[in-house]
Amino acid sequence: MGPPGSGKGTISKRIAESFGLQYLSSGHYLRESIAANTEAGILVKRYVERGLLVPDNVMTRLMVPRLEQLRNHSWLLDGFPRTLAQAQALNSVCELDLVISLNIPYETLKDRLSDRWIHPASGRVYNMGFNPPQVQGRDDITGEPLIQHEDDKPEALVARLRHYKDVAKPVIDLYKSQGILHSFSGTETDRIWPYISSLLSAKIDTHCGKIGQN
Ligand SMILES: Nc1nc2c(ncn2[C@@H]2O[C@H](COP(=O)(O)OP(=O)(O)O)[C@@H](O)[C@H]2O)c(=O)[nH]1
Ligand SMILES: Nc1ncnc2c1ncn2[C@@H]1O[C@H](COP(=O)(O)OP(=O)(O)O)[C@@H](O)[C@H]1O
Repeated sequence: MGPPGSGKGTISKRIAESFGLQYLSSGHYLRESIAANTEAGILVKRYVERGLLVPDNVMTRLMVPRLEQLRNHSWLLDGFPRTLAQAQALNSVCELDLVISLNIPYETLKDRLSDRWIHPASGRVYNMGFNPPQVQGRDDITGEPLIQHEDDKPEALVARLRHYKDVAKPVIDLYKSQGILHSFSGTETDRIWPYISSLLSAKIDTHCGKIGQN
C-alpha cells in the first residue's frame, strides 16, 4: 500500500527478486488491457487517464483469476487491493501473510513522479536522478524507448492522491485489525529497504513451510 510514487513498484521488484516471489502489478495489467484495446481496455483507459480508480468489479475480475492460477506459488501484489471492496474480495479467495504500507511526504511524491520513466512492455521503472537508464530515454535490457505516463502529470497527481487518501484508510484499518500491517516512513527507498528486507527475512524464515505451500 502507498500513494502513487511512494516506491511500491521499486520496492516490490526488490522483494520479488530477493525472495523469489511472483510479482503482480495492477497498473501493469491495466496498461496491458488498455494497449490491447479491448472493450474492457477502453473503459479502463477513461479512468486511468483521469487519475481515477478503476471500478472494483473490473479490478477484481482482472486480478483474482491471476491469483487463482498461482495457487501453488508465493506472490507479491503491487497496487491491489486499493479499496475496501477489493480487499474484501481478496480476503475471500486467500489469506495474506503481510501487508506493507509506505508513508512518503507529498513533495517527495511530486518530485519523483515528474521524473518517472517507464518501459511499457516490461513495466521497468526509471528515475532520472535515482535510477537512470544507461542510455538516456532507452530501456537497459531491450534498448526500446521509455515513456512517461499521462497520469504522472501534476494535474492528474493531485486527484490521484486525494482518491488514494480517501480509499486507503479503511483498507489500512482492516489490515491493522488483522495484525498484518507493517508501515514504513521516509523519503528514500534505499533507507527504507533494509527494514523491509529484515522483516521479510524473519517472516520467511519462521513461516517458510507456509509460504512455500501458499
Ligand atoms: N529520487 C528518488 N526516486 C525514487 C526513490 N525510490 C523510487 N524512486 C523513483 O520514484 C518513482 C516512483 O517510484 P515507483 O516505484 O514507480 O512508485 P509507485 O507509484 O508507488 O509504484 C520512480 O521513478 C522511481 O524510480 C528514491 O528513494 N529516491
Ligand atoms: N487496485 C486498483 N483499483 C483501481 N484502480 C487502479 C488500481 N490499481 C491501479 N489502478 C489505476 O491505474 C493507475 C496507475 O496505477 P499504478 O501503475 O499502480 O500507479 P501508481 O502506483 O503510480 O498509482 C491508477 O492511477 C489507477 O487509475
